Amino acid sequence: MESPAATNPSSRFDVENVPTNYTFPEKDRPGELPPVCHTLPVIDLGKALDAETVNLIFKASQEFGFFQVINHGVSEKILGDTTDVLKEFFASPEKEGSNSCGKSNWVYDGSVNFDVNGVHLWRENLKHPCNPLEECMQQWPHHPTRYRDVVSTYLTEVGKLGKRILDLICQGLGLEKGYFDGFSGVELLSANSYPPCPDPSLTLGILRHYDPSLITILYQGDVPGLQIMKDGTWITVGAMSNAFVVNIGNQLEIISNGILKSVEHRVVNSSEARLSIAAFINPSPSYIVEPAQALVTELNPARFKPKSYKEFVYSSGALGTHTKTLQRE
Ligand SMILES: O=C(O)CCC(=O)C(=O)O
Ligand SMILES: [Fe+2]
Repeated sequence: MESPAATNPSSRFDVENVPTNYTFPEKDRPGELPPVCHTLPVIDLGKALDAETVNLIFKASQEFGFFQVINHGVSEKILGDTTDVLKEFFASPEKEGSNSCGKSNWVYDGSVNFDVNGVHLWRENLKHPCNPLEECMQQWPHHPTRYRDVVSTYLTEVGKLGKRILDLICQGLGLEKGYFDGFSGVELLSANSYPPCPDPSLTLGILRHYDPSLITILYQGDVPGLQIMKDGTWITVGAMSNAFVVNIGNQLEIISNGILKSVEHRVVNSSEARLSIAAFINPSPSYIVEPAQALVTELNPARFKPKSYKEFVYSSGALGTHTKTLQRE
């Protein structure tokens, strides 16, 4: 007879001890988790967005590559509905297989697919493209039935927030007004479900990586797990249920000619279930990403060669084996 884990993918996480094929070698495992970092800037977008806000965002993007925003304009109701609908998605058997009918653009990966040198990650993941929204959403999951309505509302609001943040970054870099206007939509959604883990010192939710985006806007609710690399050590980002975590991706590092940093990060597990929703704001596939002319000077010559975004995604392998489904042509 088949084990429950073979028939229900989520039940493989329903164990008292971490199985050996989820246990990372000593050199890679997180061990004792560092305390939450209190110096990562939390920026209030509810007040007048003046030179001080521009400066705070600019400094945080240079120093950490990350910051958090509060009073961001995305309502608690939208955050709550989106969290609920994604939890329902991950709890439902429909997540398995229903994207194999050919009319879908979404990819679900149970941890069985995340085989890193023989060790699995402690997470499940859903990804789908989001731009153009009206067109893409016709092919998103249709279980739960309100998935498309709820998630499209969320992405519209997060897209507006992204535009405001890019405007502030544009000012900080001293680029001409509207420099980022061409890419203010969310291109890709990646939702992660990290089941409760019996021993988070042994496992990883996501391996260390850089985001291939311009910026990423992450909602992580109130369970911490995101760690960023700072001066050679991992620091844990505090979890605030009313905040978004924003980080600079590889494309903005290139456009800023290295002035802003795309910083390495990873996810550790928790004894509590954790859900995170990453919205990637990316250039369009044919956009040639290169340092902005205004930021190339004799003292700071171009540090990166021009490359189309599509070429970057394919050559970096950032979207793995699912690139064709997830990346617009
Ligand atoms: O789950 C998280 O906190 C981070 C997710 C992440 O880094 C990603 O999706 O690129
Ligand atoms: Fe990431």
